[in-house]
Amino acid sequence: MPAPHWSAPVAHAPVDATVAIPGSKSMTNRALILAALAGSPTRVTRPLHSRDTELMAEALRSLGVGIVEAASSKDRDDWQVLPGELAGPARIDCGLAGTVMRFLPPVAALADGEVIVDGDPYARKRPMGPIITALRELGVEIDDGGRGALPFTIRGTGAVRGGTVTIDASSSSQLVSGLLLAAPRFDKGVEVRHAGPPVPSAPHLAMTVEMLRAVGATVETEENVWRVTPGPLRGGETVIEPDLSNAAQFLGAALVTGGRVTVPGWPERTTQPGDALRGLLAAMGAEVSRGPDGLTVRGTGTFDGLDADLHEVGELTPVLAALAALAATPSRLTGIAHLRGHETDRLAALVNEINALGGDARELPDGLQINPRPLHGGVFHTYDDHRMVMAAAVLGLAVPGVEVENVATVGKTLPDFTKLWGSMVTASPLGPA
Ligand SMILES: O=C(O)C1=C[C@@H](OP(=O)(O)O)[C@@H](O)[C@H](O)C1
Ligand SMILES: C=C(OP(=O)(O)O)C(=O)O
Repeated sequence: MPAPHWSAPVAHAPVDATVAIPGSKSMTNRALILAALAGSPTRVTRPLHSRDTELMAEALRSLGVGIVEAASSKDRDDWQVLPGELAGPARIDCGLAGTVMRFLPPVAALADGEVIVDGDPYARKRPMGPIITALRELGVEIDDGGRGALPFTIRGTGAVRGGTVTIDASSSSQLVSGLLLAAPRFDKGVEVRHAGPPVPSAPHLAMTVEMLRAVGATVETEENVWRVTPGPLRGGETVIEPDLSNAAQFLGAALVTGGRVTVPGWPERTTQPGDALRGLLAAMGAEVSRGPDGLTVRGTGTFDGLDADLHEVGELTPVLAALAALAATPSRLTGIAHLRGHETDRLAALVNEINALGGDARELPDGLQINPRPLHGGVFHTYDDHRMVMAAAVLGLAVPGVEVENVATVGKTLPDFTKLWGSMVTASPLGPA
């Protein structure tokens, strides 16, 4: 029997809360890959524990990597990663995680033996063709039945030749990141050249380069070219920052309710795309300040729509679209055609669900036009997309009767979401009605 819908709580007073956000999905999954390929153990400190990161850990374990709870980490669940000889046979479940389906196959290609890679039904629709073709050109045998998508079988020999490859990564930056992360272990390293419409998510590519360099890799970049030299990676410790993209809905709640939300531990400098929230929420009328307590967003009770190109920060779209539906003026969010290949077709999903609550959202060739209208309650479908749950929760702050279908899908990156959200809403001075 399907679980009952989650009734998104209405905020009857301005929120006034400090919300500690768990670790970054993107950093945790990069850290696990790099630690698995290193020459000595790595402690991953304050990792995210969620479906996407547990799938990554399990995938690496099935290839022979030890990933265990680190000593004296009882309160924090740090991971200790013990690199091992990579070997098949193995069967990898990517779930719906883009980071697993794009970062893991180049590592599996280094294993000796057969590795079958598959995922959730919708994962078979996410763009994979360019990385399959690239791996073949780098010397890897892959049987994908001609589909250019999951599922496929990698027949590894224990080594990957590497070399130069040209791909079209306009559908996902992860296609480049995946090739770069494993490349220090390729015999000739890699030179990835992009040819095609612009690659999205530049901050995530910067994160890949920075995290590779932090463990000793030599990486050179030019426009649309990335070069990784073969060489050893260091173990040691990697500290994971809070997931700034997962802060979006909490900070957005300050805007919707005219309240205050502080996120502790906001890094001074970061490659995370969520850092762009400071400028984006300020453009909507939020007061954004940074202090010893973290990043604080204050709303006045009314806020403007947003006219923004989100090409580099696409994963912020669902929450920004929900804010746009509640804003005082229209919004135009562009540069995000590639969101049609995310966990679901996010442009279609957002239009369907906002309009089902009485809204006026339309698809543009590369984005969304959202005109605020009075909304009413109803069932909000989530399409196995964690960020659709987060978007629904934002709408529910202001719209009574938003019933969220399959709320558990938020566990892809934030299993504690409903608890954190409930505490934030009830921490407001008057509490819920
Ligand atoms: O490398 C990463 O960790 C990510 C890159 C981005 O993917 P796309 O470039 O496919 O949008 C982002 O949307 C995703 O949530 C995480
Ligand atoms: C696009 C996202 O995830 P994935 O890593 O699965 O691509 C996301 O988290 O918004």
